[in-house]
Amino acid sequence: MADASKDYVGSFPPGKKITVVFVIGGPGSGKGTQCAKIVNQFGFTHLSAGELLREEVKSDTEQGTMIKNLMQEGKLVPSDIIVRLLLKAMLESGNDKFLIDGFPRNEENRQAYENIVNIEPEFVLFIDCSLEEMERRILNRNQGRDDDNVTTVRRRFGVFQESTLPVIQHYEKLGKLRRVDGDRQPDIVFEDVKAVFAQLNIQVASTRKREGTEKC
Ligand SMILES: Nc1ncnc2c1ncn2[C@@H]1O[C@H](COP(=O)(O)OP(=O)(O)OP(=O)(O)O)[C@@H](O)[C@H]1O
Ligand SMILES: Nc1ccn([C@@H]2O[C@H](COP(=O)(O)O)[C@@H](O)[C@H]2O)c(=O)n1
Ligand SMILES: [Mg+2]
Repeated sequence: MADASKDYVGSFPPGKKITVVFVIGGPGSGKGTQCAKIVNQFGFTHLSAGELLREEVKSDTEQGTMIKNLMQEGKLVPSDIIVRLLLKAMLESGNDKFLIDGFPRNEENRQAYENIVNIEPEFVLFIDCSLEEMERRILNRNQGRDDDNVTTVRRRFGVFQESTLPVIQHYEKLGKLRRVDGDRQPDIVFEDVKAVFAQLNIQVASTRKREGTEKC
């Protein structure tokens, strides 16, 4: 008989304030690049759904092989797998502010997150970038990713348009979407991203550090 408890990952203490921001955009739109800048300035923990899956592939298990095959084909991995990996990483981080990059990718992701994690995102940052620019960036990325080839990239674009755009529209209807133009240079894009995060009223990490030094 299957042991249902093996799927239990844990949960945050009741009443603890947890801040979650989803970062979505097409493949190569600059999600990882902007998340690194946000972490530097605002003290979030960055969790990339794609990175967590790539780590899982290294585990050399049956599940790892299944994930590897889906990713190579540019397809989405079953939502309960990715949501449990995200929740585990959130709990292990010890932080209370999370950037969840590359998630939710479809309606099934969104519902699994609601069922398993159920922490409402403060907002959803959408990095909006043209397909031509995203393809150019991915094919020049050179990070050795198995899915950075022209065939898989075009499949990933198809998944983005068919499955992720409806999720983006869902958050737009709720008034939760914050769109930035991702076609520009990274530092210019980040000016707009910073303005969005300023609404959260989280003190900028570098300012905090400077103030600390001045007091010494
Ligand atoms: N605004 C930008 N202008 C030009 N190049 C960029 C910009 N943002 C990121 N890049 C470059 O484009 C490539 C893709 O960026 P990044 O990895 O951040 O995208 P991503 O959205 O996380 O992609 P994926 O969904 O495939 O993980 C990287 O080589 C990165 O250095
Ligand atoms: N919610 C997600 C996120 C990612 N995947 C799979 O990983 C691939 C790479 O994702 P990146 O965000 O790093 O581009 C993606 O093409 C999917 O195969 C997923 O299944 N679900
Ligand atoms: Mg990325």
